[in-house]
Amino acid sequence: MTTTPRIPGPAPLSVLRGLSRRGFLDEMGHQWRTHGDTFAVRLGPQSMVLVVHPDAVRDVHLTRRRSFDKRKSYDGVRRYLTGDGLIASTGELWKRQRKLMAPFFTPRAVQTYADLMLADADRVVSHWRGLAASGVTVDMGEEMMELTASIILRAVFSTAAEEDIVRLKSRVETMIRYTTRRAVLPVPDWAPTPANRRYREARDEVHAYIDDLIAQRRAREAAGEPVPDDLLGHLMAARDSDGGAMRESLLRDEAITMFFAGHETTARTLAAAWAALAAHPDVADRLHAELDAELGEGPVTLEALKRLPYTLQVTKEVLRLYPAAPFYMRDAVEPVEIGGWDLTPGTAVMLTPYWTHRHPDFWGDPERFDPDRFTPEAEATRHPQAYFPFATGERVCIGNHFSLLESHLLLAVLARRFAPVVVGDPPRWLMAGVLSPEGGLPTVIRER
Ligand code: HEM
Repeated sequence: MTTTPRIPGPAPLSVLRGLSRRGFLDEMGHQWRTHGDTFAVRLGPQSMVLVVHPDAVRDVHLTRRRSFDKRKSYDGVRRYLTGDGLIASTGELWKRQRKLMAPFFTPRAVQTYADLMLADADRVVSHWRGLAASGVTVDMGEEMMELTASIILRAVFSTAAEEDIVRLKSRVETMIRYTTRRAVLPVPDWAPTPANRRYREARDEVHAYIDDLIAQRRAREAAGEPVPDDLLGHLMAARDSDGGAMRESLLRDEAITMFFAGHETTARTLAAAWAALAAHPDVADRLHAELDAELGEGPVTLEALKRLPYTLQVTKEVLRLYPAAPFYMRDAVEPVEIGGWDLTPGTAVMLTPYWTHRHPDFWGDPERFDPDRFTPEAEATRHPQAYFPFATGERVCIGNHFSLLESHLLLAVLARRFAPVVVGDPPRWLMAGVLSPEGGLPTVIRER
């Protein structure tokens, strides 16, 4: 036990009961309303401190950031999924990698991916026309996963073959599901279970695919032939200040990290956007009015996006109510005070965009879906850490501009032509690796 015992919090048994009744997300919300902005949750040998107030978010990420790192809480992700990739690496390695990779993710640099995003969006327009004509019900979550997986795979590897995209997506998703499940039920690696076997097969296949791709590119470089101008190409060409390049296994880890961090998150955001638009016809009408007035029959372009501020506001409001990463962790590495409580080294701290984004002191009528919360005037007057769907501080999501551009473009291309109808009751969102609608999102595609 590493947590200072004085921090208020529920008895372990009541949490267990609450978890089975409400699920993790709602149970943490219930405990927040009961115990306040900083509380401790103890479950067996594990304990963590949840912080909800934006001042505490600021302290963990900015003012007292040296007191926190990604240690024990990230062991599973590091070991089973991303290795030394950016999301879970620490210290000098993280610093070097972040510096090497930052130039590829600036607002301007990510614009180089706009064309491939638009090409994939156009493909979905044709596909959805067919779906609209047939009237079949599809799972919007899966529709968006296929779209964002294709985009990120083309951006990272220039992967063009459809069967490669389908295969890689499925294998990496097996790895993600295994890692998520292991966090709750840590079966030993050596146990001859079907899950362990499926994980090892998927991991070996993904590693072999990427290693092979790198080897092919090295051979082309050696032969003086051009290599694709994609993210893997940039990573292979990147040199630090001493002229050092990334070793092969690190290239592979970063490529997997990009796929892991960069497709399901944006897919869930877009799926949540369709659900929110279907449930709020007034917002959908304003969105359609903006798209019709500003685009007419013209194409969606980077230039045109500047004239579509409401479309971006819709995305931001979706990320407020349905942040794809509703929780994430930090580990205290030295004694530190947060939210008025002393934490000892080793304390696991959970940040909760999902609940901070609903804090009634910072958001009026927090459950109401209202994109006007993101006009420039409204954004300027808010506590800067009341909204952090991409985290904040030096470990802010490196893909945030990529993702916002992707959502802005895809929503513009698809919402100008389609008004999907989500079938049945409003979805219940729960934590399943990322924030996900329970039982999927059955949807009928309708042309406007
Ligand atoms: C809606 C979409 C997205 C959301 C909500 C999101 C959210 C986040 C959050 C909350 C973190 C911090 C996690 C932590 O500290 O444990 C993070 C980190 C990260 N994200 Fe994203 N992300 C999104 C899209 C993307 C995309 C498209 C990419 C890549 C192309 C990406 C790559 C990363 C990486 C590499 C990190 C680790 C950064 C570091 O520690 O230096 N993310 N993201």
